[in-house]
Amino acid sequence: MITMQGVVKRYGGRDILKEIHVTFERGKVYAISGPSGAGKTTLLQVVAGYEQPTAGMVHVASGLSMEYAPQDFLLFSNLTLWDHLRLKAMARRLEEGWVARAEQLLQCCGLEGMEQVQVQALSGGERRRLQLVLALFPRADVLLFDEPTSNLDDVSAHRIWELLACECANKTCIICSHAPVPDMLHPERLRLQGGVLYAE
Ligand SMILES: Nc1ncnc2c1ncn2[C@@H]1O[C@H](COP(=O)(O)OP(=O)(O)OP(=O)(O)O)[C@@H](O)[C@H]1O
Repeated sequence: MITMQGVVKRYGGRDILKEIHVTFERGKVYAISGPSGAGKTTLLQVVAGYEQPTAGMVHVASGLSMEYAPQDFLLFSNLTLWDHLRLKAMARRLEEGWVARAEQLLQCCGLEGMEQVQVQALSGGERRRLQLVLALFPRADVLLFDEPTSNLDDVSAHRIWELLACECANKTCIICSHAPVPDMLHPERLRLQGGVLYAE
């Protein structure tokens, strides 16, 4: 469970997040929409601990593991897909079964057979899918996705939503997306506007 208590985030004298109070519960998917620049990425970064709140606090239940798939690609252009998976497996100290898990996720995301391709040779959509695989791969308790289907065509986006519907079960999942999060994920819909988070 994650609780934001009176979280304010100020950039350049402007309150991007204004006293956000919300609890993200285990086993639930939250879909956060809102206009461009509303602060959706900022909210995820504060939850992930990448940014500190200006005021208020974020409480993450102890022992919860978390993965964050950011909107911008955090990938190494001269490393292959498999290099990325291997590095992630090492960083997260995953046990031996990680190879089968990685292959299964690559297949689900239509990246099978591309294991030895360098990131610089991937399209935007392929990079997006690799980033999702890297976030899903360690089976974290909390999953944060920023625009998971940007750069994807409708068919690829549908496959990703199906995968997330399956992978997000029994986890806490927060998805910021301009594209509507489909009902199959049974999301609780929230809207961030004017620095305030509303239930939709
Ligand atoms: N590190 C930063 N320094 C200064 N201002 C920032 C910083 N990060 C974000 N901002 C500002 O905060 C506001 C919210 O940005 P954010 O990226 O969180 O919005 P968003 O809702 O995710 O937008 P989009 O839908 O376009 O991705 C923007 O006006 C942005 O310029």
